[in-house]
Amino acid sequence: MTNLQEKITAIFPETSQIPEQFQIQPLHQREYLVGGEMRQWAGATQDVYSPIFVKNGDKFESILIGSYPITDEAEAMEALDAAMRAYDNGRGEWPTMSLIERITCMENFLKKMLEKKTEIVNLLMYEIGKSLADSIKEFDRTIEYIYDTIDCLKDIDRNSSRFKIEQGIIGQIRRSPLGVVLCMGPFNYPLNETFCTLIPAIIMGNTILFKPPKHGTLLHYPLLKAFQECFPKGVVNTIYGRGANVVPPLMQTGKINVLTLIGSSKVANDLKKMHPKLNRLRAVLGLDAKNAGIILKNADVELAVKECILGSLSFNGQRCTAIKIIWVHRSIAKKFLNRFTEELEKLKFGMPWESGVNLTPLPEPNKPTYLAECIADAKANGADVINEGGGTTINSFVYPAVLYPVNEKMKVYSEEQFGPIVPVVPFDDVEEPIQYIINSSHGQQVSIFGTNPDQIAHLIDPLVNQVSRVNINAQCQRGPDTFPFTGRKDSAEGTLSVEDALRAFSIRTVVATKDTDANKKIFNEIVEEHSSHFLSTKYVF
Ligand SMILES: NC(=O)C1=CN([C@@H]2O[C@H](COP(=O)(O)OP(=O)(O)OC[C@H]3O[C@@H](n4cnc5c(N)ncnc54)[C@H](OP(=O)(O)O)[C@@H]3O)[C@@H](O)[C@H]2O)C=CC1
Ligand SMILES: O=C(O)[C@H](O)COP(=O)(O)O
Repeated sequence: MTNLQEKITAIFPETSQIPEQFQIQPLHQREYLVGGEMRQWAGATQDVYSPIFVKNGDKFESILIGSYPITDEAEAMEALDAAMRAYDNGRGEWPTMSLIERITCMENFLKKMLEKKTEIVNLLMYEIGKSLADSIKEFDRTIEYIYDTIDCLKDIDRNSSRFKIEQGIIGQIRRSPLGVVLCMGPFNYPLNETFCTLIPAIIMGNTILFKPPKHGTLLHYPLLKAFQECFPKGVVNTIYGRGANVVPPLMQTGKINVLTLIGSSKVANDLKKMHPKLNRLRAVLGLDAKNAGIILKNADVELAVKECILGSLSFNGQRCTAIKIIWVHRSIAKKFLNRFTEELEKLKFGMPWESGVNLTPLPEPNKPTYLAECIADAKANGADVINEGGGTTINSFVYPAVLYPVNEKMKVYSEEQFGPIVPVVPFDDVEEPIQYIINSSHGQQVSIFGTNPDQIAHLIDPLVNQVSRVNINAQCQRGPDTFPFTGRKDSAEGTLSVEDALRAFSIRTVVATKDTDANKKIFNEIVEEHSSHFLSTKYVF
């Protein structure tokens, strides 16, 4: 066994070595929420094993951390009926409730969610292997997102003065819901990325079918009762079981008004095609990406290394916003790679609860095999693993591999590896990475590293027309959450941000009349009576 293998083997604890505050009691859940009713499931269940293995002598044993119902198609259909009843063609209690009352419900939910922080953070660590620090960050960021959503809602559309006011017409603009929203999120941010669509969809008056991701289902259970208690019956309905089994029948009914999925483009496109009335479906999608880092000849190499380490390896590269390929000018490639691998060696690997840990076990059981195939394929096509021990795999842990020189024949050149592999391509002319980005089927972000403002300025215009965010001397990232977050081509549909998401899950509607004295009197009274429905959209022109 090499030194690195020994070190990796040593990260897995014996059960008795897990610090007391991080020990976990399995959570065997049987409840699910439909139509405001907490139902008990007596059918098949899914055991959940953590990517954190424990050592038992020479053997590794996976930790069973709980189980949940595999509700089937019949339950999914009941959940759909419940959501449709609660919406009641827009006449239900929730879609007609005033914004002020909806905000109060959300504030109650927020309070209950805060009480569950420790439990949710612990489950995040165990279900997806995210470090304690990042799990706390994910929780806190989600809470902040909800606060910001409430604040933003009070302000949205305040500036409607750009509308031309027709002579003799008075009107009021409001934001109205869209109907039944099917909401699904990814395993890498199972709380935050799901809530960035779930929360705005709820608060805008829609009713919801919520299916959590398979790695990241248990951590939603502490909130099930809060959903039941804080919102009227049928506003939030939960569905468990594999997405591939329960979701297609729902789409085929044609009764889903909004599909919101943060995940892979293949799944999103397949699901959209199943909807019989595509023109009646709104899709709000955050999808895969193959973000490039471009390191120009004159770049500050130290800065580029620091940002590319963060960009490509935070949470083991399992971020949609990760830098998934690095283009480096050939003249500085050696220097960059030497420094990159030196810094990589300093990254701490271990269990998620360890302080300062960067690299942790991977939650997807098939991922180590896929990554090994990517590495083998790159080697067969002429690349080397240039860091010592790159790709070493001990059950659920994969040590990062830096591959160089990568070319277009390799999988890692175009596929989203979504894991700890760093493909590096040398270039002579900056036109090469630009052409790569133009030809890519993805279009989320790019990071340019350089010190010449003119040169960077010259690159921004073509690049910003290919991706949705250009970062200068900084890694790719989603936040701050007030920034529009989207992508071009296969990387997204619709835009998410605190404000954009409120728009994505609603439609602007108008109540108008002729500007006569009699009408004005009636209209003003209506506006007065309905003022709590509008908040900022209380305009009479
Ligand atoms: N642009 C963005 O904002 C973000 C994009 N992502 C992308 O998400 C991906 C990683 O997440 P991952 O969870 O693997 O994504 P998936 O697309 O596999 O899963 C996302 C959701 O879709 C469900 N699902 C999966 N397959 C099907 C199917 N055949 N029919 C119906 N539903 C299905 C999943 O349920 P189940 O788990 O039960 O299979 C899950 O809830 C990466 O590509 C990443 O880039 C991640 C975060 C942010
Ligand atoms: O799911 C993802 O990968 C996130 O959108 C990444 O978010 P971050 O850039 O804020 O880590």
